[in-house]
Amino acid sequence: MNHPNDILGDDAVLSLRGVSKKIGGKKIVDQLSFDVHEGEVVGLLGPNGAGKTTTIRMIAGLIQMSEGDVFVRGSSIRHEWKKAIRHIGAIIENPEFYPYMTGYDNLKQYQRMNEWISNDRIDEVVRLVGLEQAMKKKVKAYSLGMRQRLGIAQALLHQPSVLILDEPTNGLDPAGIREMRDYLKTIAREEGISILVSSHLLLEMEQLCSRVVVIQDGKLVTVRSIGENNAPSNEEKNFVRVMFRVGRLEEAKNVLDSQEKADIVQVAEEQSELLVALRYKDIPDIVAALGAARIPIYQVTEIKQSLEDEFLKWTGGNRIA
Ligand SMILES: Nc1ncnc2c1ncn2[C@@H]1O[C@H](COP(=O)(O)OP(=O)(O)OP(=O)(O)O)[C@@H](O)[C@H]1O
Repeated sequence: MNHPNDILGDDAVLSLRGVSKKIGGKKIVDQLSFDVHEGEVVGLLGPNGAGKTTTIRMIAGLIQMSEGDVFVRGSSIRHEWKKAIRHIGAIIENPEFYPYMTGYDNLKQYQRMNEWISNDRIDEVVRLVGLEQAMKKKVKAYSLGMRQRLGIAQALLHQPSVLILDEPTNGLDPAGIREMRDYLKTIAREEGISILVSSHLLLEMEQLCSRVVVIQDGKLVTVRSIGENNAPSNEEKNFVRVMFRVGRLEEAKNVLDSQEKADIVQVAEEQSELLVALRYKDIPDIVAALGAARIPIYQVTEIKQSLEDEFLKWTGGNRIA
């Protein structure tokens, strides 16, 4: 393995390099490599059984890797565990609290084991997760969402560089999911912390993350920026899908059929629309060919594939949202 400084991007807070986990001869996680950068919220997305929990447990140093390594701020989880792990805050399973103690006393209990954590820091993390009003209540009276947020507060106490959460919205109702999403975004922004969060829900990831790392059967499928779909595909060589709304649909089809550069993907007769796959640079030629045949053109629109369409393609049709 190279020295981490040779392989880490400048601002990579967390880097996985060829991480694998073998159990009973089966590779549950297979050669995973990806980075999480400063202040980013990254989603680890995959269908049930894809290997998300196993990956997260390896990152947090809870189980050993079979191959590869994880670097946190350049320190190896394998070789410099203590140094690496202090940059990580994690909630892997449901966080355990003393139910008959108040939220505040639970955090004070944690502080007793980590004496350098200040009272001010406790107040700060409580504010970050919006539990100021609930601090004097016993944890047994907390909702699941409040317990999760108390868990996040505790994980933030030691000012980690990266927060790792395994399916933090599991079991929450829609309002709780939304609340959790808002808190996580605030935490990333205000603490400047990176967040890696796993989920099998694409929609949830699209709303929370700036990038998603998609895995299936333990393997990396793709890494995608959210919002990439909205960027213009103005690279000349790129294939795009363009919807032409035209008059005289049948004639327009014949013109396009005669063009090698364009493939008709779909015809919507009622709307008088043709969905055509072609290269970006060929759009003017196709418009000119339609114009030369005196076909009225009312609209030319690029049609983006949604991330969901893409996800279905990557994972072979396993719908996950
Ligand atoms: N200790 C183990 N022994 C044997 N197989 C295991 C073990 N831990 C996980 N697996 C298997 O490895 C695969 C990946 O499991 P993992 O829990 O990491 O997936 P996941 O993506 O988190 O799924 P889910 O969303 O269902 O929790 C599954 O097929 C699981 O059955």
